[in-house]
Amino acid sequence: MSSAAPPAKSDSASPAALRAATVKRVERAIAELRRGGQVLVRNRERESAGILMAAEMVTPSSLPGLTRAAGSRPTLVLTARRAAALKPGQPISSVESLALPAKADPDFVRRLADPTAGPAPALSKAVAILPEPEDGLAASALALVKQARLIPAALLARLAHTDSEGVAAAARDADLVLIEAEEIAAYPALAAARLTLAAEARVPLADIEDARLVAFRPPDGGVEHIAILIGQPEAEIAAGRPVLIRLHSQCFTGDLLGSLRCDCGDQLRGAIRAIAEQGTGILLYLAQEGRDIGLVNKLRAYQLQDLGLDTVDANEHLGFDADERAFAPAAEMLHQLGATRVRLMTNNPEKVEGLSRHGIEVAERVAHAFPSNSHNEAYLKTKAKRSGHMF
Ligand SMILES: Nc1nc2c(ncn2[C@@H]2O[C@H](COP(=O)(O)OP(=O)(O)OP(=O)(O)O)[C@@H](O)[C@H]2O)c(=O)[nH]1
Ligand SMILES: [Zn+2]
Repeated sequence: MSSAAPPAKSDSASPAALRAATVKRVERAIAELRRGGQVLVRNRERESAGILMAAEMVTPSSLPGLTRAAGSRPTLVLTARRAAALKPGQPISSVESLALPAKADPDFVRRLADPTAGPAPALSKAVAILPEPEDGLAASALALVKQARLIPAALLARLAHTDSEGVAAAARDADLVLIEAEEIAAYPALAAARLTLAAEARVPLADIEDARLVAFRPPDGGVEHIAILIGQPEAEIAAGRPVLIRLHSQCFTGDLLGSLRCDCGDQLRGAIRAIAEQGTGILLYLAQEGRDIGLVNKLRAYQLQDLGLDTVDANEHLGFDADERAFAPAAEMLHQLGATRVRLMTNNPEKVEGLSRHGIEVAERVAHAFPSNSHNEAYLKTKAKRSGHMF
């Protein structure tokens, strides 16, 4: 992997080229983190820089390696959610950094970061929450690790020399991707805006033969989002009528395996049937597994739920928000399909608001609930009680 530093912003580079370069660099950084590598992050505005790696990927050699590359000992950066789980009842800010004792090994780090890795070490003088430096690096590190769909916890070692030469030398010496804090912040919106229509095909379904699949490819090498077009939504759009749609977030366990832990399988097939009955509509099958924490983290959340947490607390103990989904990709697909006025099948008020924020007019919410079973009853109750779902 090249260690090329971001080019200085010249007047000759077009905004589109700069956006493409940003997406490329963030994708490289994500790939590095997912394979256990290190990334150099710089905040030009605050003249700070540090080297980070994902806490869940730490190995015996990477801890001293990080210290060597940065010239300082790493701290463990956690989300406020995770810090609150480690230290209930304490006031916490948005991001927390923990000092690590010199003897900290990978298992010690992982148990602080991941509640499914074993009992967390108690916070003490040696493992204390540190006053957060105003350099913005911890928040950038967490945002990047989250984009990599890893447990949102990072080891971050700050550089002593943060002038351009010092940063360039650190990147060169350790062969690191160098990424700017502003690029990490800009990435989610840029990535959603650059969905490209990759392929389209007629796919007759058991419940409706007149169906077409359109695949939208994200620029980050991630899984494509799929629009399932039933009947002729184009005719509805041309006639100025709102299109019946469903936003369905991918659920490997529910959609494919028929898991009884959730209602996703029923909702998926039920939505296709409902659209088929009405004759026309669109189902967006969104690659946002586990409310966008990813399948691996969803399995961790299930493990915590088996120990007594509900679906909201389980996400938060892992360090995530209860729902990490963004609505920009769904809205972008609808814009590209021309369906900007919709009747939305959902029980989730957040989906109505999320689409509206991105310029989609939700003319009507259509309820979309199915009977519960003994395995998903508590899950559905929690959605109603804590996430505002209207059942
Ligand atoms: N993190 C997490 N995700 C879950 C859990 N159970 C189901 N999911 C995910 O939740 C998502 C459900 O998505 P949807 O059915 O589209 O959305 P919703 O918020 O329930 O809203 P509705 O439109 O009313 O169905 C899927 O991505 C599932 O994988 C859980 O316990 N934890
Ligand atoms: Zn599900």
